Amino acid sequence: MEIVILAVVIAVVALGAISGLVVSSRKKKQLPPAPPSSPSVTAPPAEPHVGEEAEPPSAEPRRTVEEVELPGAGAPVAEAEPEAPAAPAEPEAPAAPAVEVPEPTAGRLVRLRTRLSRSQNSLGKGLLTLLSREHLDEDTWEEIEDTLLTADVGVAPTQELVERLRERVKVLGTRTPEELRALLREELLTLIGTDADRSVHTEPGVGVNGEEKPGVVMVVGVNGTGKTTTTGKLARVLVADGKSVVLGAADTFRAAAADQLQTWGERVGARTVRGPEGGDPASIAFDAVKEGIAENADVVLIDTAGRLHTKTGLMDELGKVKRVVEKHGSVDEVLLVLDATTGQNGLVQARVFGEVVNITGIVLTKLDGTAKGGIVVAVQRELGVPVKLVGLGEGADDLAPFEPEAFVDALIGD
Ligand SMILES: Nc1nc2c(ncn2[C@@H]2O[C@H](COP(=O)(O)OP(=O)(O)OP(=O)(O)O)[C@@H](O)[C@H]2O)c(=O)[nH]1
Repeated sequence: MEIVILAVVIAVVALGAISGLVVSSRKKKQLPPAPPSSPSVTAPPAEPHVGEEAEPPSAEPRRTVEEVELPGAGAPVAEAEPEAPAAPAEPEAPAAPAVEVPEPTAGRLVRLRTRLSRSQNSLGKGLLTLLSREHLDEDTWEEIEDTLLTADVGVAPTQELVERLRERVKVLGTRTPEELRALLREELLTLIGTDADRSVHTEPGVGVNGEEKPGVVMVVGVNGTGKTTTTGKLARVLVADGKSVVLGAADTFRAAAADQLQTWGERVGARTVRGPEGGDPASIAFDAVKEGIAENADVVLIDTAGRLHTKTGLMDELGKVKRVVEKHGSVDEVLLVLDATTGQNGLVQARVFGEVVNITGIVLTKLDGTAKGGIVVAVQRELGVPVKLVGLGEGADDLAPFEPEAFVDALIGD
């Protein structure tokens, strides 16, 4: 009897073991969720990377962006995830894109004043030292003139300034350092101008069909001056001021430009409209404004490709981008980005760009890397258009509204 019971127990245990093995092997087979038949979805499931253009993305029709996920940043639109059939699905963290809150823009130039130290040393302090000499003879005045010219103030403004200084110093007689500083401050301010409208116009307007249209800003300039960076920084400035922004990546020449812009946008929650590499910039710009109107955005910022002012074909293309955008309504601001370190060269660029698209404001970038702060004066004279923003570094919040008083104070020191 016992033998029979033992035999039964062994049989039961053996059966159990066999069925257990089968189940676990089935489970193992289920584990890798075999990618189901979704052939054309290009987005890789977990961590796609920007710029992975290795294989052509299956000739998709041109789509407005937002699906390209960036390293380290979640995609702004969460539903774009293709995954579906995975079995017991763990509660996936929604990977909220950490949208940054940029610093307010008020007083930025004051905060960034030390970045102007190179200009400060050669222009402001240089002038003060020379003016403080006991005898202001011809040689000293020549040195003053040279200092201004070296700082790229330009010939005509330099002569004007020297003349006025000579006159006022004569009237002043003996000079204390405070008097000299005040005098120089006043004259530099006169040269730069304090009553120009330096605000970037982004007010909404009325579109061609009577609908509300976002403020439209185009950013133009030659290669490498900092257009994309400036567009990104400007988006932050606007977001900091409480505006919603759509970015148009109309720089289709430089492969990384759209990715770069999109990264800037994602950091502050701004959508980027982009097209295929080498695509038609005018149609991307057009789509960006269309998107801006559709989503009721406050401002659309359009980054354009860098182009040499000497290439007429490219300059014509820029004119076309603007005209096409204007089919929606007015372009409210055309910002010319000039690299302050290129000095007088920038003036020629300014002139030609001004002829093709009506420049309404100048952004002087890389002022942190040059002793030639005087270019502010020269370029305004050349174009008759005010400097509205200055770039003082590569940091995200290193773009400052241009304030003449703060600028001059930074140049000559307190
Ligand atoms: N130091 C400094 N660097 C800047 C400033 N603005 C832009 N840059 C740098 O200049 C370089 C070029 O900037 P981009 O924005 O890529 O220039 P871009 O005009 O869009 O270039 P293209 O599309 O090739 O014409 C980048 O390394 C920026 O970080 C600034 O104010 N100061």
